[in-house]
Amino acid sequence: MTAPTQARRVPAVLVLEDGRTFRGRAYGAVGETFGEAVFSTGMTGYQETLTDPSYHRQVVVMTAPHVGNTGVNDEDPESRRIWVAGYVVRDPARVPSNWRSRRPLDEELAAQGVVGISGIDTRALTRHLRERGAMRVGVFSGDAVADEAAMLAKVQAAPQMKGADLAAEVATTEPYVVPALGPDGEPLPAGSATLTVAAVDLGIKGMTPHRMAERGIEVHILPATATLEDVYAVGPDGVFFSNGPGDPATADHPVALMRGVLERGTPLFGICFGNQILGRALGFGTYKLKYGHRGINQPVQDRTTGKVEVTAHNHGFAVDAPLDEVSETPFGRVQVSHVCLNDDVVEGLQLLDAPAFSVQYHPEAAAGPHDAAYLFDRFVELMRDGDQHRTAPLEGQRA
Ligand SMILES: NC(=O)CC[C@H](N)C(=O)O
Repeated sequence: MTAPTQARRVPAVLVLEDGRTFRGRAYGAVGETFGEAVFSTGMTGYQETLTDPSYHRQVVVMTAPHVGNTGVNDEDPESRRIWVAGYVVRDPARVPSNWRSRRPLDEELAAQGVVGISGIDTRALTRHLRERGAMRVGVFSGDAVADEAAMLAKVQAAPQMKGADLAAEVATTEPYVVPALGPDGEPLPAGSATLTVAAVDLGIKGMTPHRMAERGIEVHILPATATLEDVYAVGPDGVFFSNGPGDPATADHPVALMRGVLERGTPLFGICFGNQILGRALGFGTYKLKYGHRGINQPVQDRTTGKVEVTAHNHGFAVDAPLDEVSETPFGRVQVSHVCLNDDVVEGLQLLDAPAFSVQYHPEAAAGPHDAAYLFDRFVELMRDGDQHRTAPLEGQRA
């Protein structure tokens, strides 16, 4: 392994599938990697980004110009490892400085075999992706650097994100329990919590069950392959579908599982991939956004209260549902409860005749502002009401 500090002197090349190339220096591991090039506008929270399983098979470009300033700590990871397929930064920190820092970021990337590139014009690259859309990319450094045609051919042979079925590659294979937390923040004994949630892991971030646990919920995390019997064996007051990587159009098993939950009328909450699965379960389509939403500064309106919140996002696909009408579905009426104010993308769905809702963004806020934490309280309210819960349609919606 090339030492991270030496890697910074090794030439590296980033090659986009449309042939545009950027030359810089290696950052993290030296070698080659492929994925979908996407950009994140988060100014903070790079550890949470790197370890978010939804970034599996994506090469993440940071628009923040300085990355690595606070090093790597042992508290902020959202899962057991780094998932990004590659990492693109402009100006890496020379000396990390933070009281929680344990090691430099490039050392961690190298230790986990994550190939990166630094010293490139990330602003130009981001503008290119914004104009042309997210696309496949390769990062090559050291001996992997070849002539441009050969590198481009490899990039064009890499798999696409559209059509990728990835949840099972990142989710747990064994069920486990996240205990509820008492008022003092200490874990409660198993079985003593007032509410139990079965959470289907499609690539869940660690902060999500934590947000439920701190509201007194015992969370049973189940593999992506869980059956309806597995879900109900937990005795759940509510069922949760997590975030996750890949194209929601491939998520046939979670969609069928969710339909089973909707048929039983159990309170249901979904985040991100979970929102796309609710969309599909209700009969809507999903589609790929041109370049997606990634970062912690996206404005979303909760149309049920009119309030605007600043939110964390990481999605490349979206639900195709009408904004201005209540839609009839096999599971009752549904409305779009949340919308992104930048581009009118559907950011939330709410059933009117059943206790079920979901959002396309990240109320667990890791990283990100905590504006949307109320959604976990809404889930608790739904579970307290049980299957009696009903919601009024938004004013002015066509019925
Ligand atoms: N964070 C997520 O759950 C992402 C969902 C889906 N993979 C998308 O890109 O839209």
